[in-house]
Parts: sequence; structure tokens; C-alpha cells
Amino acid sequence: MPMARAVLSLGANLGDRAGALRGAIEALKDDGLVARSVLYETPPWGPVEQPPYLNAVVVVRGDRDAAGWLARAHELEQAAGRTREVRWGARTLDVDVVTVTGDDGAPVLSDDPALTLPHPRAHERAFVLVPWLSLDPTAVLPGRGRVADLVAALPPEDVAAVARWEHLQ
Ligand SMILES: Nc1ncnc2c1ncn2[C@@H]1O[C@H](COP(=O)(O)OP(=O)(O)OP(=O)(O)O)[C@@H](O)[C@H]1O
Ligand SMILES: Nc1nc2c(c(=O)[nH]1)N=C(CO)CN2
Repeated sequence: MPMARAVLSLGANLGDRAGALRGAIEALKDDGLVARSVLYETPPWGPVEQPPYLNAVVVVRGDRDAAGWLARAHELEQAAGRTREVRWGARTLDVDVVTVTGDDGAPVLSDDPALTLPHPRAHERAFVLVPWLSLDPTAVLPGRGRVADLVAALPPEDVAAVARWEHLQ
């Protein structure tokens, strides 16, 4: 199995939000956690009215391909007690695969609905881009450009609303 690097977005807005995110980040240490952002509190994105989220972004590198990272994301969601709910609705833990890069440096590109890469909505989500930029100022979202430029292109109020969560660590 080739090594691949993945950027994962973690979010929670039900129950013990910080516990769910920290538990997932802790578990990822066994999978090759490379870097993690701090936790951010973010207003809910999308059409569903729901409580604020805590979000974080992590970089992992390990012995999995893109499908393997998606399977790991689903395991972490299950471990946090996630059940089926409405699209874009509240959840105890959501883990999205933002982008996957092979060890040759080439991004994995996919339009498979079961695993679309890069994640098709990451470029417009301040709750993904701001934490990602904080842990990797040189980050690039394949096909969309530098994360720093994508953040600069967002409405400033969206960026300002992604608040470093003070009760961390
Ligand atoms: N890059 C990806 N990361 C995670 N899931 C993906 C990805 N591409 C496609 N999917 C598929 O999307 C399905 C639905 O995911 P989920 O319920 O988490 O969506 P959502 O979080 O409500 O919406 P969004 O994808 O906009 O964050 C998953 O079962 C998965 O197969
Ligand atoms: N701020 C924020 N909003 C969301 C999030 C999330 O993680 N953070 N996840 C969603 C699931 O699709 C929908 N909306």
C-alpha cells in the first residue's frame, strides 16, 4: 500500500464537541498524524439552522490510499456515535477528506460521488480554509490555488467569524 498524505476537516456541533474532536485527533496519532490546527468555533455553514460548530483541520500521512483515508474518517465518525441525519445538518462528528497527495507529490483527483477529491466545497468554507492556513501557510488546494489566496477571497466577515476557541489544551 503506497503512503499518502491527507488533509482532513473535523467538525462537531452536538454533545461534547471538544471531546469528539480531541478524541478523533488522539486516535489519528496511531495513523500518522503530522500536524493539527487548534480548535475553532464557527457559525453553521449551509441551509440548515443548527448550533455553532467546533472545527479543526489535521494533516496525516500513512499507509493508506484515498479510499483508506475515507474509511478511517467514517470509523472515527462511528466511534463518536454519529447516526444518519439530514444533509448539512447537526452531527456529533463529521470527518471530511479535503485533499489527498501521493508520495510523488501528485494530488489524487476524483469525481466519484462516494469520494470526490479534492472535496468539492472546501474552497468556499472558511471553517476549513482558516484552520488549514494556520497550520500550513504554504498549503495549496489542488485545482483552486493557494489556501492563503482562497481565504483572502472570502467575505472578510466569514473569515472573522472563524474564532480560535479559547478553552483549548
Ligand atoms: N472528500 C470527501 N470526504 C468525505 N466524504 C465524501 C467525500 N466525497 C464524497 N463523500 C461522500 O459524501 C457522503 C456524505 O457525507 P456527509 O454526510 O459527511 O456529507 P455532509 O458532511 O453532510 O456534506 P459535505 O460533504 O458538504 O460536508 C459520504 O458518505 C461520502 O461517501
Ligand atoms: N461551521 C460549520 N458548518 C458546517 C459544518 C462544519 O463542520 N462547520 N459541517 C456541515 C456538514 O455538512 C455543515 N455545516
